[in-house]
Amino acid sequence: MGAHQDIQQKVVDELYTIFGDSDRPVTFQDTLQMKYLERCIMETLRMYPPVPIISRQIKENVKLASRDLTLPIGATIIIATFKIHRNEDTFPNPEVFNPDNFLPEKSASRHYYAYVPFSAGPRSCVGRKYAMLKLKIILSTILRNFKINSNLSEKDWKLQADIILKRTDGFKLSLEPRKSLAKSAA
Ligand code: HEM
Repeated sequence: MGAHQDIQQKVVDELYTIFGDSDRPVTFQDTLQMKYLERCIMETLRMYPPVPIISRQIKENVKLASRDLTLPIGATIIIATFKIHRNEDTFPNPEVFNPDNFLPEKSASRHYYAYVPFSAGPRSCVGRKYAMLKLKIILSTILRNFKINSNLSEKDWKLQADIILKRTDGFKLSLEPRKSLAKSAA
């Protein structure tokens, strides 16, 4: 949000349509209306998946549907979420932060496994819905009260993929109190 002020402004506009100038706490019903903020969160999880790789040891031979190749029993395979999410066949201009990648019509035409920040299948993340809900509550509360500023652009970020993807340079942000959401909304 700090690196994309135009996008932050769109989130603030959406929050104003939901909350007006009220400082009431956020409700579950409110979170259902945060469509643009949800797209921003999904786009963040696309470009910066907190779990950048998933590995599995294969318990039986697996014949790939995509080509004439069989993965042998016992092999360890790596699913590189970070790379899958930056495949330009599925996400045009993959290096550009674009929440509209998750407009319903765009998501509908994409392969089911082209976007897997929470993994997929029976061992996928059990906290997915809770995480999305919590992120909406936390981010909307911060953005209703503060403008997020950053002097760095995305290309300056230094990423490191351990078990969790992180920024080695930390999060260099400043928060500027908003006097009112009404004055902040465009
Ligand atoms: C943005 C936040 C989150 C992301 C991106 C995320 C992502 C993932 C991924 C990719 C996996 C599969 C890992 C693997 O198989 O190697 C996973 C598994 C899991 N996650 Fe999350 N997670 C998030 C938040 C949470 C939260 C908030 C909880 C709990 C409240 C949670 C609980 C779990 C559990 C228990 C598993 C293991 C499921 C299993 O093996 O059957 N996650 N998560």
